[in-house]
Amino acid sequence: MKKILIVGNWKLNGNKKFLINFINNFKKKKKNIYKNCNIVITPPSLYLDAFNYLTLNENINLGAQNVDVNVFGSFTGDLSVKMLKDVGVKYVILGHSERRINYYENNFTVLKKFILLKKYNLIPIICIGENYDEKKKKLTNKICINQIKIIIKKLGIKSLNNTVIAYEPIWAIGTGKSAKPEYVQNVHSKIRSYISKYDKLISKNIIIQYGGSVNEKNAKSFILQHDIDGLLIGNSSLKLNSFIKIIKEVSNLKN
Ligand SMILES: O=C(CO)COP(=O)(O)O
Repeated sequence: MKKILIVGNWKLNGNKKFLINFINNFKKKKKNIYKNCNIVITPPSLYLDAFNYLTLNENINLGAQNVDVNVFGSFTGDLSVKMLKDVGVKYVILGHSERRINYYENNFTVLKKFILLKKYNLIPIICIGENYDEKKKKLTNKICINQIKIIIKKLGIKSLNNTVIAYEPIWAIGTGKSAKPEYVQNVHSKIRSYISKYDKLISKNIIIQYGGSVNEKNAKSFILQHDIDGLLIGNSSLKLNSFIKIIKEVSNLKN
């Protein structure tokens, strides 16, 4: 039985006080919300260590928003996979559209980082998705498949074991205009059937999440779709009450 994967991506938000309040209140309110959910938070990297320390005995996983392609050396400002592992990180977001757009990351950068995560047994969350123009031109499926194809071609399908795919249409991120659940379902099923051409079991087991303006009102409608196995949540993960509500709403839907 696959657990529903709920990831809260804090992006460049929060501070020490926010972190402590969030975790303390989470501990108080979390009762019974885990049943069928796997919960991950990706705070800004500066706070990873503190987050890990404050949640040591909690059923909450730590994720990073990014990793460098180098493991050590003269790379001022970067963070390596070994450092992330050292502070308890289990998941790492790769190729988020904000990194692709603002830092010119491409599918090849994602591939290099993916290789490192696999080597160090961290779980990649590969973000894929089209922009508004591409959507209008009906290029969504092609764009999404291309974003994972490079990994399958270079490393083989088995590399997708213990990997998460997050479909985040760029036009839906932070806009308050989420994609329609049926639209997302259609994209997810195309991704799954592409993977199934290589390996049926991996295609069945791989977690494909949706992200883009998910909130407590629409979360359930996504998880009710057959091929949506989780949610990658930005803004609503910063509001603890909303985040908890989302988890409660969806946690029993796929039993
Ligand atoms: O980019 C996202 C998560 O990685 C989605 O952000 P929002 O939920 O704020 O739209």
